[in-house]
Amino acid sequence: MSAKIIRGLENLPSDLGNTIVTIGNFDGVHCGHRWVIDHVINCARKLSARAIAVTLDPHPAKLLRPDRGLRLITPGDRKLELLAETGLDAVLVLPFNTELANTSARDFATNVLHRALHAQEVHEGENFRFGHDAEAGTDGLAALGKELGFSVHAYAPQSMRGQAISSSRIRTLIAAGNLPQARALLGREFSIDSTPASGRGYGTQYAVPTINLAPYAELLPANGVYITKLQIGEGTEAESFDGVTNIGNRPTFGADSFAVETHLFNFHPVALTETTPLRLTFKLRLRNEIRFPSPEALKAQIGRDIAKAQRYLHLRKTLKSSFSSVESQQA
Ligand SMILES: Cc1cc2nc3c(=O)[nH]c(=O)nc-3n(C[C@H](O)[C@H](O)[C@H](O)COP(=O)(O)O)c2cc1C
Ligand SMILES: Nc1ncnc2c1ncn2[C@@H]1O[C@H](COP(=O)(O)OP(=O)(O)OP(=O)(O)O)[C@@H](O)[C@H]1O
Repeated sequence: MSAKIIRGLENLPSDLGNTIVTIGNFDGVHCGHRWVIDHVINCARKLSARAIAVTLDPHPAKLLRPDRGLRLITPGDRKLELLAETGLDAVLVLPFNTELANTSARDFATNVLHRALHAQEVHEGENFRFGHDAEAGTDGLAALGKELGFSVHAYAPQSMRGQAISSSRIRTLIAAGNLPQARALLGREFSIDSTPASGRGYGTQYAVPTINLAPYAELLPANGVYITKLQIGEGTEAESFDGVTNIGNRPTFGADSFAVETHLFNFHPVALTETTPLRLTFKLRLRNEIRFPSPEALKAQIGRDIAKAQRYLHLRKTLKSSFSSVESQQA
């Protein structure tokens, strides 16, 4: 069952009971986050308590360090959707404003963890910090827990293939176009949610027909050409198409004009409006964006991109089906 999303302390149910809690930004809902969340869920089941994640909206860096221009792996709603699918009982979203930013570690522990959530246990990674100016870590939290009646479980940082799993590391990998490594740390392929935007019509005229995405303000892979999958629509109505996507300024056609545009394979007409939900999943980077001497040269290169993408997708399908047949023979 999917977790209940509760916005603001005032909306907590009065019959909440005791809770096992983890607090964090959870940008990306990556394997490290899910490691901590799985422990929270297991402990909650043993103690017949509710398993709860507390997260902040917007991400504190957006308010405290706007000059850093943080771009999120999972913008607000997508993060909540992923947290809701983990098996938690509830996700409490606290509005991150100057009042919360100025709250001391003691007041947060007293008012949020103890009084509002009746926390029995709080689970965090060892590098967790909280309170005004990130004043306290897990030791400070444990000292407050002793007074207030909750215990603290602090986990060593989880790593994968020798790489620390953290939201910032994953952002760096995605921004560099290294999608296979980002996928390993995220535990799923990187995707973005958007809606359609209209193109200039050059694609159909000179290169290949494409679907353009509406301007997207959060994290994108580096400019270049990628093998992708585009899901059009949601739920039982959704349809998915493999394809190739260009992220960039399309220098072949003159003045820079940034776009994310996808050419779909095996396309058949689908009804698209300005609000149709699109989810674009990035699989592999193929090349840099190039300024070609002519639209014909660009078109020839896109033909080679398509052929390469189709070979890759075919190979992946073949490998997947031979793995699953070996697995079913061994079962
Ligand atoms: C797979 C793919 C690769 C592309 N590669 C380049 C490129 O290297 N250089 C470039 O100038 N434009 C590239 N484009 C963008 C085309 O120029 C673009 O499709 C065209 O400008 C259409 O614009 P419109 O959607 O506004 O009509 C690529 C497009 C696709 C779908
Ligand atoms: N690799 C990990 N191993 C164990 N715990 C982790 C790991 N990554 C995050 N956590 C813990 O999950 C909780 C939520 O993490 P949060 O999103 O705030 O930080 P983060 O993923 O380390 O991000 P950043 O890289 O931006 O610091 C915190 O308790 C954090 O310590």
